Amino acid sequence: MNHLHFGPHFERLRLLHPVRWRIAAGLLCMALTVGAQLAFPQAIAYFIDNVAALTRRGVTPGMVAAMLAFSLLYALASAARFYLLQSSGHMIVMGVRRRLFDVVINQPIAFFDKHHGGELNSRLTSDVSALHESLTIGAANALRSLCVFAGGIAMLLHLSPMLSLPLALFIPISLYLGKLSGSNYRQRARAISASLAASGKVAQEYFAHARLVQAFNQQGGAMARYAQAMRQLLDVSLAGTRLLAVFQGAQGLLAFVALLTTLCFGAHLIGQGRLSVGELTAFVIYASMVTDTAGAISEFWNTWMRTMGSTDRIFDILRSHRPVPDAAPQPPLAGHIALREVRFAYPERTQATALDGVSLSIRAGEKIALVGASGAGKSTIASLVLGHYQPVTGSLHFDGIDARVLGVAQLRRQMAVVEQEPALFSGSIADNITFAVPDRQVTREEMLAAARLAHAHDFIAAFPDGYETLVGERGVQLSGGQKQRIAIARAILRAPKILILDEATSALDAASEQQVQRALDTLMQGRTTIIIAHRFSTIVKADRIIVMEDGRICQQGTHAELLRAGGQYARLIQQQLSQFQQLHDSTATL
Ligand SMILES: Nc1ncnc2c1ncn2[C@@H]1O[C@H](COP(=O)(O)OP(=O)(O)OP(=O)(O)O)[C@@H](O)[C@H]1O
Repeated sequence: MNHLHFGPHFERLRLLHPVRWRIAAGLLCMALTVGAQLAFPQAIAYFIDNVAALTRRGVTPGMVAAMLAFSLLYALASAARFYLLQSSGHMIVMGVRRRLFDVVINQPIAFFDKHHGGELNSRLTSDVSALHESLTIGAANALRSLCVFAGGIAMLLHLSPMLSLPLALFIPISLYLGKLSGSNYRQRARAISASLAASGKVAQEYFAHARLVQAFNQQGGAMARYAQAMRQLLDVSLAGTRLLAVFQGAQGLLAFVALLTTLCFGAHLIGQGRLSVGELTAFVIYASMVTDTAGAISEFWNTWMRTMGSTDRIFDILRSHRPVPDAAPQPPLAGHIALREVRFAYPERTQATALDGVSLSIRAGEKIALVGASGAGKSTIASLVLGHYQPVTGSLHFDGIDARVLGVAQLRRQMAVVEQEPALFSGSIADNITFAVPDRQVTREEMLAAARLAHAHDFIAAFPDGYETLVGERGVQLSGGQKQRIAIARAILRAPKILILDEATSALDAASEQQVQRALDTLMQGRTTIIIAHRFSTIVKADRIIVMEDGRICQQGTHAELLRAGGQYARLIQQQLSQFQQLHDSTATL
């Protein structure tokens, strides 16, 4: 019984701490109800053994009043117990969900490479629900059972130690059976929760890409994959249920045999004049209470083990949270960035080098364009600058200070990113623009100014609800160019020193393109900008072009310098130009 063995149990029980007083009050009410429950068979025994005297005297108003008061108290205590313990469970579960969300949303990006949204959502919902079930109904019932069990045994011994002997044999067997099936069940519960998460992932993926599924007429294929995930879930669930069924049957058999033995032995004791009929009645009621509660305690053990199994992963995640100490505050950055001999491989693909000794110095206010074939490492550089991953070797410096000294939170406060396909959250356009500045109140004038600079004001104002127009999943659908301009307004409002632009590969129509370009030009003014560039127009305008190949910088310079030098850049431009030429020729022949 070492610490390691009990650790996981205590870890879960510690969750009760914030609601300890509520639970204490609930337990007090429970003690009252258990006391009443235990007194009841004694009252029956008294009635049976004194039935002649009671019939003679009749029931007095005092007795009726006492019985009524007792019943009322019992009812009140039961209701209070139920409410106090159940509400404690709800509060604990809410707390766990909040903590889990907080820990997950603060995880390094590598965590999200490994865990998908559907799986994490399943942890938050179904796994935490298991905790709810066992911490509310389960724990309260188990505790009540435990009290009735202990009280019942005391009463049995008090009534007839002799008659208690056969029960002393059955009860340990029943408890042992419970422990055995509980430990097995824990393993299965882990498998059930993993299958549930896997099927959740399948469903979420297909729902999220419903347009693509329907466009390729793949509903049948999607259904087949989901059905396969469900079959796996059913298999593991049924295996668990079979185990419980065997256990329940064995428990029932044991309880019956115990009761029959008690009755036979009890009748024998009455014959010898060592027990009254009332006492045997009370004894049988106590015995059935004890066997029932022994069953309930074992059953709770199963539920608890299931909870342990399905919440193992929750606690793995919660334990993985290592609070990062706040870095010492530094004056605002000027915006100089330096990568020194950076080598990097993604944690999920440690064998493949994504950056292979990259050294790069970007002056404050300089605009650099990263170009190169797909997979060359352009986005990886942006991810490292944003602090999503740490270099395996080498280092990153901002204004000459090591990024590790500055800390990601401090660095990111001075950065903004405009993604290739900007994500909008469910909410109003105003919410989406001010999303990037959560730590202070943004005035409406500031927001309007940012939207104007981003050339987004006119189209937003044209909506009947203006800035209050709802976007996101249930809201108005916006075009790619409109989303980009909202994202640009968001970045302008943040007033960053460093800007990361992931240029959209898909072309917008000429008018939108021009508006987005003008918005970007405003955004980039006076800011160190790293552009993951795809368009010729952007590349040509950059102060410096960095050409990447297989995780290395193979060339750098201005457009003119690189063209003169020939090599990789000249080839890339040649490719773009020949594509453009083909397009031009085919339009000319139309
Ligand atoms: N999250 C990730 N996990 C594992 N490997 C990754 C991840 N992201 C990118 N890679 C790999 O790292 C290498 C560099 O990818 P990166 O995204 O930086 O290329 P890129 O130049 O930005 O390409 P593109 O222009 O297509 O976006 C590629 O081999 C890619 O497969």
